[in-house]
Formats: sequence, structure tokens, C-alpha cells
Amino acid sequence: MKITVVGAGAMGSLFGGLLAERGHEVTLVDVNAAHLQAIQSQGLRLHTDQSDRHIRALRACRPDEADGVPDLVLVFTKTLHTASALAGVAHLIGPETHVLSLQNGLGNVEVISQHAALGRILLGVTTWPADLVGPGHVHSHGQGVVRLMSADGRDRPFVATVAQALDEAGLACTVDAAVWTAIWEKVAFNAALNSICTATQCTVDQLGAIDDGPALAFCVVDEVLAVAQAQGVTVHADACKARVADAIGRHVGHKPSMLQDVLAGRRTEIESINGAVVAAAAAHDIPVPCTRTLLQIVRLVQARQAGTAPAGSVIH
Ligand SMILES: NC(=O)C1=CN([C@@H]2O[C@H](COP(=O)(O)OP(=O)(O)OC[C@H]3O[C@@H](n4cnc5c(N)ncnc54)[C@H](OP(=O)(O)O)[C@@H]3O)[C@@H](O)[C@H]2O)C=CC1
Ligand SMILES: CC(C)(CO)C(=O)C(=O)O
Repeated sequence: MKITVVGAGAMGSLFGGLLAERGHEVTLVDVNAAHLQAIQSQGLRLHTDQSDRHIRALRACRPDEADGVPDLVLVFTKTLHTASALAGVAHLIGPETHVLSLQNGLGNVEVISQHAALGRILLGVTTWPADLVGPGHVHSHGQGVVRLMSADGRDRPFVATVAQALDEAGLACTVDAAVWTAIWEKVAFNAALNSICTATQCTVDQLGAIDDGPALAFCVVDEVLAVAQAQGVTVHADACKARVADAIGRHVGHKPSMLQDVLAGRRTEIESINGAVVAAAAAHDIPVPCTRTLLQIVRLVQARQAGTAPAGSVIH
């Protein structure tokens, strides 16, 4: 399969590298010049539990250098960059090209549908972890899975083809018609842990220092899942809270990506996580005070980091 990965940071490099190792024709498209240059000169260094190796059978380039129409565009930018990233590769998206998002948060289909019909959008969720440790150098340790489906909910042959390609690449991928359950439960997990850690500058395990930490996280989970249910999505609150409690118990010293973004002076994915939940809650008239307050605090934190006021982001 001819695959273009748009946003080849931690996750895009992991997925692109593993797919290239399976013989797929992979192009990594990114805007990080040092990362691109390192891959171009030495290959992608991928350090997994299996081995630490360099993958050279792939191309890495800027959006304006990419050419040829791929079968699949795999979007792995942070959600706030999806629209501009897809605009940058619009020349690659042909009438038969499918676009897959495994990004966190909500609203990904809406953004991608500016560039591809709903029947050509694939949507999913992944629990694989990855870190960009330096230019051209990605770590991924532990296990994960991928679940995906066609965004229009139909049983489409290409979805099974993509799932098979990811599965054969070692990414444990299944087609799952209940992907919205997994997406909302992951949104609840991220809305709780990422925003609380970003607001407090706690690592995930430090949320367990006093009972108020888990209690606040569980409150956010309940709010987010109430919104999911109002949208007709089946969710499992106890299982989701157990995953949150497990992370607090085991993610010792880990700074969630949102906190890492703030500490590095970057904008965060807060709008597509807590922000999207607050917007959906308003449409259903569901109160989400904890999720909303954390959204406001993280907006303030990232505005302070950027040294600017958060234009146009006031909640009415
Ligand atoms: N990392 C993880 O463990 C997991 C992440 N996710 C989700 O996956 C998504 C990607 O996360 P992650 O890989 O960590 O993010 P990264 O920040 O590591 O990678 C995103 C990459 O996209 C690049 N980019 C930004 N703008 C553009 C553009 N216009 N065109 C092309 N590339 C662009 C960034 O460059 P630059 O840095 O220069 O802006 C960066 O290299 C997020 O939604 C995240 O929540 C999901 C599961 C686990
Ligand atoms: C999994 C989590 C929420 C922390 O445990 C995280 O690190 C992230 O999404 O960035």
C-alpha cells in the first residue's frame, strides 16, 4: 500500500516505521526540519521492546515536497494542527485516497471531511504509546492496540485492508463497529488526567497524593461519559475509572503530553478534549462544571506560557 503519514512525530514515526518495515511504500510528511533531516541522513531510529534499529526504507519530506497520490493518508499531527496539515497535503488526496485518524480528542472527522468524503474517512483509537526523544529518534515501550472503523459506520472492504496492514505491522489492529465507545472513553481519560496534571503541574501518580486527586478525575469521567450517553454512545464508567485509577497508580513520574506541551511553550490539545466535551454538553444542556473549569484553567495556563491572551476562547 502507498501510505503518506501526515504529522510524523512520535506516533506518526512509530506507525510509519512499522508499516515501512512490512514493505509498504511510506512517506513521512512533517514540518520539523531537524527531524526530517535526521531521517533523511540516517533513517528513522525506532527503539521498541523488540529492538533498537534504523529504518531506511521510507521517505521523509516537507508537505510541499510530497508528491504522488497515496492509497492512505494517516493523520498523526496534534489535533490543533490537523486542518493546516491537511491543507498542506491537499494536492495528494485523490478521489480514491482514504484518510485515517487515530488522534486523540473529538472533532477529527469534521476536520478531515473538508478534504475527503465520509465514506473515505477511517476513524479509530490507539493505546500504543510513543515519544519523540530526539530528531529522527522515537521510543515506544509496552503494548497497545488499534481499533478502527469507517467514519460512516458502513462495512467497507478497504477498512479491513488497512486493519490487516496495521495488524501485520505488529500494531494489534481490529475493525470495531463500536469505536465511538473507545473514543469517548479515551476522551474521558484524557479530559481528566491531562487537564488536571496540566493545571496542577502534577505527574500522573502525584494525583494520588490525596483523595481529592482521583475524586476530581472521576468527576470529570462521569461528566464526559454523561455527554457521550446523551449522544447515544454506550460507555462503561466503571471500566473507564479503573483505567484512570490504574494510570494514577502506575504512571510514576509521567507528565501527560498536555503538560509537556505547556512546559515546552506549545499550544495544547485542550480544545479538542475538554473544549469539545463542553461544547457537546451545552448542546444537550448537561452540566459539566469540573470539565469546564479545567478547560478554563488550562486555557489560562497556556495563554500565560505563550505570553498572550487567549483570543476568542472565552466561554459564554
Ligand atoms: N504520543 C502518544 O503516546 C500518543 C499520542 N496520541 C495522539 O496522536 C496524535 C499525535 O501525537 P504525537 O505523535 O505524540 O504528537 P507529536 O507532536 O510527537 O507529532 C506531531 C507532529 O506533527 C507535526 N506537524 C505540525 N504541524 C504540521 C503540519 N502542518 N504538517 C505536517 N506535520 C505537522 C509536528 O511538528 P512540530 O513539532 O514541528 O510542530 C510533529 O512532528 C495526537 O492527537 C495525540 O493525542 C494518541 C495515543 C498515544
Ligand atoms: C496517558 C496519559 C493521559 C497519562 O497517563 C498521557 O500521557 C497522555 O495522553 O499524554
